[in-house]
Amino acid sequence: MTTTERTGLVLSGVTLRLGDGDSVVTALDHVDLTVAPGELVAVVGPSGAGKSSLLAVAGALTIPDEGTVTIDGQDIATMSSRARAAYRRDHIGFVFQSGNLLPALTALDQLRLVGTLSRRRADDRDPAQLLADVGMAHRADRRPHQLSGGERQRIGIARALVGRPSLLLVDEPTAALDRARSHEVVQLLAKETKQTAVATVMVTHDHDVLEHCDRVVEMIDGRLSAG
Ligand SMILES: Nc1ncnc2c1ncn2[C@@H]1O[C@H](COP(=O)(O)OP(=O)(O)OP(=O)(O)O)[C@@H](O)[C@H]1O
Repeated sequence: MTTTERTGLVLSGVTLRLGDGDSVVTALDHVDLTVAPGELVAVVGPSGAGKSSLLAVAGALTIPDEGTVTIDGQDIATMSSRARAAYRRDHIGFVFQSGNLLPALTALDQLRLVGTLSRRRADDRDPAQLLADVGMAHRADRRPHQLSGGERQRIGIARALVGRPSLLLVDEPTAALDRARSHEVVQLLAKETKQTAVATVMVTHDHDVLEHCDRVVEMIDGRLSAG
């Protein structure tokens, strides 16, 4: 699929219940959310509001009890679990709070490993060029413990982008960073989102960085509203 054929992420009437018996929690309550290709949407909200659940459902890690989740028109709930895992690997990028890099690998090898693990595709981004695109070419040979928090996060973002995903899911990317580094990392996310026409959802508690986002939505008690 070329980037011009993408339609982004559409959650429609998504309800997710967690737990069982008397302790069932409605983590997501009839959530509707559309994120267009090239759009960076921030999700804010108090602890326990359902933000992680939203990422899990959008990332095809959890199937909702009700509603549909489509990425570029493909309904991920109707896929077999094997097809869903392959879809996740090939079309969805994840960025975590602290980068989640492998301690033994250099920055460049973190990116190369993605091409080895997933069936390498001809249109994968070149690891060395991608490292340069995120401003980390000069750190290519360093291992995670030789990098700053912001540098690790840049490499985590680059790693998520190797396979040109349709959807990028980002969980608290600035939690471990100072103010200046936080702005730089979210500006990088905004730039890559535009340039690669990926639909990006970023969960954050950091209201400072919302200015770099196209849209902010707020989650409260499993419900979503314009922030
Ligand atoms: N496995 C589970 N079983 C039962 N309830 C759960 C489970 N996981 C999460 N919950 C509940 O679902 C609700 C939503 O949780 P979720 O982790 O999505 O919130 P969150 O907004 O990401 O919170 P935080 O900002 O603290 O990470 C909460 O009430 C939580 O206690």
